[in-house]
Amino acid sequence: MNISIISVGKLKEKYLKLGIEEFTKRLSKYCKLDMIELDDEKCPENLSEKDMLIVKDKEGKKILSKIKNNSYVIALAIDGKNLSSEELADTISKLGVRGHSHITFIIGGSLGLSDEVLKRSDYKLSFSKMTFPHQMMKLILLEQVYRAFRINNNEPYHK
Ligand SMILES: C[S@@+](CC[C@H](N)C(=O)[O-])C[C@H]1O[C@@H](n2cnc3c(N)ncnc32)[C@H](O)[C@@H]1O
Repeated sequence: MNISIISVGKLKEKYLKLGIEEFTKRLSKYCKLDMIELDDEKCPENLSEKDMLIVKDKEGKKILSKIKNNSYVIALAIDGKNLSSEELADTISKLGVRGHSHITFIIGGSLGLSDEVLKRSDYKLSFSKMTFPHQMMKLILLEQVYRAFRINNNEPYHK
């Protein structure tokens, strides 16, 4: 299975970098992982609604240019659907069975994802109604994808 994670904004915090490196290493046993980090657009505090849409749209276009044609796309969105870890594992497993050898997860920037990106997505996944910073979201996502592969391989993992 090939997994891509496209995210907007640079990873700055050292403690998150270390966690991400750790799960990247662990995941290398189960899948080919490609992490694409895109530059975010400048976003001052006092942007108008119209300018915010322009920022999201520009970031969205960059995201869309990185999605492979045949990839199954899972957008991370607060108002998406909740899955248990077992359900995410099952989703990944079923996609493999149905011949989807490539899954792309997308994490938006500080303003979220554009409508165009959400339209291209096959699934909108929420990790709760809470808002997480994009860098932390990447670490949480990697841990859950790792957990999913452990579940699918009937391998032990702390509860
Ligand atoms: C700082 S958040 C953006 C918040 C923005 N106001 C919004 O409504 O999307 C950055 C990105 O992290 C991801 N994210 C943050 N919290 C999430 C959650 N609870 N579930 C799923 N994705 C989340 C989303 O991809 C989001 O675009």
